[in-house]
Amino acid sequence: MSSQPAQPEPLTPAQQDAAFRPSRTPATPWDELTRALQAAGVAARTHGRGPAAGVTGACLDSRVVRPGDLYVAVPGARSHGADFARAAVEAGAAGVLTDAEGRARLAEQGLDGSAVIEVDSVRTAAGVVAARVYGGGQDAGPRLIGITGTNGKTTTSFLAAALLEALDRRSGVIGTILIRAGGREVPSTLTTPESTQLHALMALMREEQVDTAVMEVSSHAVAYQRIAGLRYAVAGFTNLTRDHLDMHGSMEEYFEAKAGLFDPERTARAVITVDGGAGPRWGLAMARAVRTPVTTLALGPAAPHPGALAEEDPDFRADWEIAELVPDGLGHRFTLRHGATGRALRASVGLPGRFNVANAALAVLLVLHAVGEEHLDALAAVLDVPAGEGPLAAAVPGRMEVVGRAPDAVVDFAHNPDGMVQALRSLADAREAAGRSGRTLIVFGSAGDRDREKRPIMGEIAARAADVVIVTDDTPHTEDPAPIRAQILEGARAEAARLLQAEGRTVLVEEVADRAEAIRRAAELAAPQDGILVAGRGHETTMDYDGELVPLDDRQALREALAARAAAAPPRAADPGSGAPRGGKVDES
Ligand SMILES: CC(=O)N[C@H]1[C@@H](OP(=O)(O)OP(=O)(O)OC[C@H]2O[C@@H](n3ccc(=O)[nH]c3=O)[C@H](O)[C@@H]2O)O[C@H](CO)[C@@H](O)[C@@H]1O[C@H](C)C(=O)N[C@@H](C)C(=O)N[C@H](CCC(=O)O)C(=O)O
Ligand SMILES: Nc1ncnc2c1ncn2[C@@H]1O[C@H](COP(=O)(O)OP(=O)(O)OP(=O)(O)O)[C@@H](O)[C@H]1O
Repeated sequence: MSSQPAQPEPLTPAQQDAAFRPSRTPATPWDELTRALQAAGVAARTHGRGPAAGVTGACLDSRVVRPGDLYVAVPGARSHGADFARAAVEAGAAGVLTDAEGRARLAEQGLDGSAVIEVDSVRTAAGVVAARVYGGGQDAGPRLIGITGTNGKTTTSFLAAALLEALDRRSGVIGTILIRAGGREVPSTLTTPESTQLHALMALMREEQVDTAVMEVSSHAVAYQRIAGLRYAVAGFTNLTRDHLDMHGSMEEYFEAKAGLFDPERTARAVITVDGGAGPRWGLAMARAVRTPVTTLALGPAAPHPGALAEEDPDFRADWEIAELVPDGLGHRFTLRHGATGRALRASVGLPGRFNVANAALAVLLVLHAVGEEHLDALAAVLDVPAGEGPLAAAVPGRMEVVGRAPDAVVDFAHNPDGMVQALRSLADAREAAGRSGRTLIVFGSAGDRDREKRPIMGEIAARAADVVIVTDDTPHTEDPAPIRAQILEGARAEAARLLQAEGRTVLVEEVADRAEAIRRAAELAAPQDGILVAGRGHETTMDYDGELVPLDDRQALREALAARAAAAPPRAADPGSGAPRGGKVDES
């Protein structure tokens, strides 16, 4: 397994937890915690003598406990947090929040004298208690924007934060790539952190005088109650397509998990994209299911399936609709129109792909509702700037990130079927608009310990849209990577065979286990007029091979491969036949 030079070590859980905490947390008296639970309608029973000094923090992991913390012992999929209570107490935990089973486990370890708050649902109670410990409350601030959906959360959140800054609002970001609280920034480990960490972060953001924070909300976060005790001024929905079925079981359950964000108790206003993803089915269902006030967004010419909304429901009129869409450089210029007033917002987004117009439009509406509709003119003014300028020109790390031209080389985080369809189509559209006519090469794999059924589907999508498909490793976690590649290859080869039969089109399918090697292979095979997409890992910089973290940044690997290619051979003239594979394990189907 080849790798790049060592990069900065990822933060340890303790370092990351420390980075989330405010500089000072006043002690909360023990009794106040049960009072907060009662006020939130959560039944709680206390045992043992509460700590005289009160509680000065809260956490869900024994390994990051600080003296004075409340240790929140949740029943997990693999173990019960109470099994680690001794380590938590030894680290200085002031008390334990757990359920009846947790309390029994404490007794088994001789910890029955500890101060315990017992509840039925530990995760729900954790959010309420953490809000109290860290001084949060309904209106404590910062103002919160939530974003959920299968794809587009990170991009939308970066664009929304850039818009807030353009409006002179100090912004915070919580998501897959990083956590930013005003001037402080740390890389993320989860998309949405645990509730105890989120409430600590809210306190940190108040210290940093953050006005509005933009938060990605994964379906895991809703299902695991990580967002308990938070209230969103506005929350947005991008789309729902196949992913995470390992956790949710069915699309209906996945939908319900996402819909949980839009509970009126939790979110004051919803902005729902009705026709993103695979079509209007789930977006319309979301707009209809939501019980909090809703603003709807229809994507018009930027929809992945233009016209599908009118077919699905001819009478449906969205509150806002994308009215015009014009390619502009690699990105687009667009107009967002309000149906009731006719008010039009003109904007330009720099990222390639029509789906990034959808993300940008959602970001605009989320920011509008967060800052207040009375600021519409100010928002219109920061949006209406020449192409390549303004807040929506911002690049997002590893999201349709262009790392080379001739061949066009793009790194994208697409790691589920719809993400791949969108990324491949965007690359093709942008290249067509720029008059580039070569082949498309794709390098990708699929992460281990995650939804297995999507693997052959992704193989099939790649073979349908690309001319050269190089299947490699994604981060395997604890799975053997070879069968993962085999499952993807099965889909790719079947589709390649079908295409040869039906259309006489040849797709090269190749397997290169080592990802850096696979990227070099693509650079070697590509002609200058071709386009390369390296999909699935985006901004990520390490791959987890059963606990061994191997450094690999796709963007750096692709840049280096292109540089090596340029150094090895003078640029080749446009030649449709060039780039034929030289050696290697290749299927010509
Ligand atoms: C599948 C999943 O989400 N699992 C989450 C779940 O783990 P679990 O139920 O298996 O917990 P467990 O290992 O049984 O441990 C039980 C408890 O003991 C604690 N513990 C454990 C060991 C120890 O030494 N000390 C200790 O205190 C754990 O912190 C936990 O609170 O509860 C843990 C603690 O609350 C989470 O950290 C863990 O997230 C893991 C790390 C994870 O990888 N989650 C991913 C899948 C995730 O949430 N992803 C979404 C984004 C998905 C996407 O859109 O792509 C995200 O929001 O990041
Ligand atoms: N609105 C969209 N519709 C469909 N695909 C999209 C959309 N936005 C982004 N994508 C694709 O999905 C990939 C991930 O985008 P992004 O990181 O913004 O989404 P995400 O929801 O944060 O994903 P994750 O939760 O997995 O981190 C992109 O690299 C792109 O290929």
